[in-house]
Amino acid sequence: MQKLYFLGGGNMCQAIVSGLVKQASFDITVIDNNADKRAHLEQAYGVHTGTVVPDLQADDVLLLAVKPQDMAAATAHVKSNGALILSIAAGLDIATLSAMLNNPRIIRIMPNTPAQIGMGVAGVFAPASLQAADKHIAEQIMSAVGQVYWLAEENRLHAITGISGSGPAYVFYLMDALAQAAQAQGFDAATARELSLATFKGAVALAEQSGLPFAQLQKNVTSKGGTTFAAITAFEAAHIAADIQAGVDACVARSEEMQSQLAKANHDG
Ligand SMILES: NC(=O)C1=CN([C@@H]2O[C@H](COP(=O)(O)OP(=O)(O)OC[C@H]3O[C@@H](n4cnc5c(N)ncnc54)[C@H](O)[C@@H]3O)[C@@H](O)[C@H]2O)C=CC1
Ligand SMILES: O=C(O)[C@@H]1CCC=N1
Repeated sequence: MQKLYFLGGGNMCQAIVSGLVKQASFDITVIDNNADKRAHLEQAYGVHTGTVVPDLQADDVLLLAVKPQDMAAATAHVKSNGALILSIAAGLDIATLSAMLNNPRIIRIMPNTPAQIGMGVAGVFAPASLQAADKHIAEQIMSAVGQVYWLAEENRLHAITGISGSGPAYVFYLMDALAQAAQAQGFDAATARELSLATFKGAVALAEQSGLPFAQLQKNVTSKGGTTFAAITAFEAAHIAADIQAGVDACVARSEEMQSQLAKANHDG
């Protein structure tokens, strides 16, 4: 069975491992320097764990899942020996990772946390020099925990980070805002949470099942001069849609900035 090592056993690693162990297609080992994380991973998913990446072989796979700023230290002693490298780290480009690992066989992935429940979205980019078999491995791993979107250029990873990578946080932000508004209307905290959750859940399912454009679905709730109309008018006056666009733009810009900073730090350092 093909050996798959994760470097970093935190949130995203656990999300991916939880889906992948159901497939039984890889022999999985998670490397993490935190003993509690290792114990949890062994117990919850039955994977091997360790503290050091062993010297790899060309048909092994290493998935990098430490924080971007920890990557240089975490990979300092890794001997990848031409193994396939998959990286989910935000803001670390292939040129920088390739120099760190002395290995150009790298695929970048931008996943998101709903991978924890098999409903993730992952943007994936592989350089043209990589074999179809390598791309197939990335596809196999990420499709175990959600949908996979192949990107034609590496710099499109910034855009996918701004939409689906960070996107779950925007949705939770809106859910929290609706729950807070419910509390302001006198509902207790538990009921406010339930009302917000059920409203989001119903709206998402309706959008999915009807296949209608989001704007049409919104219009279907909005009677001219009625109650929803009052809310939407207030949202428009507050430029909420433009603010969401500004948030996405800030996220994309930060991804670009992080990438330049990390490339420079790793080049200089
Ligand atoms: N959380 C998210 O929504 C997303 C995260 N990412 C990327 O995924 C990566 C991991 O993020 P999370 O899982 O959220 O972080 P996390 O902090 O939950 O996990 C990182 C793990 O790395 C371990 N670690 C740190 N230094 C180490 C070393 N030298 N050797 C071995 N283990 C070491 C830590 O103990 C920790 O368990 C990051 O690069 C991030 O940019 C990408 C997309 C979404
Ligand atoms: O906030 C971050 O940097 C990571 C990358 C995408 C989602 N979380």
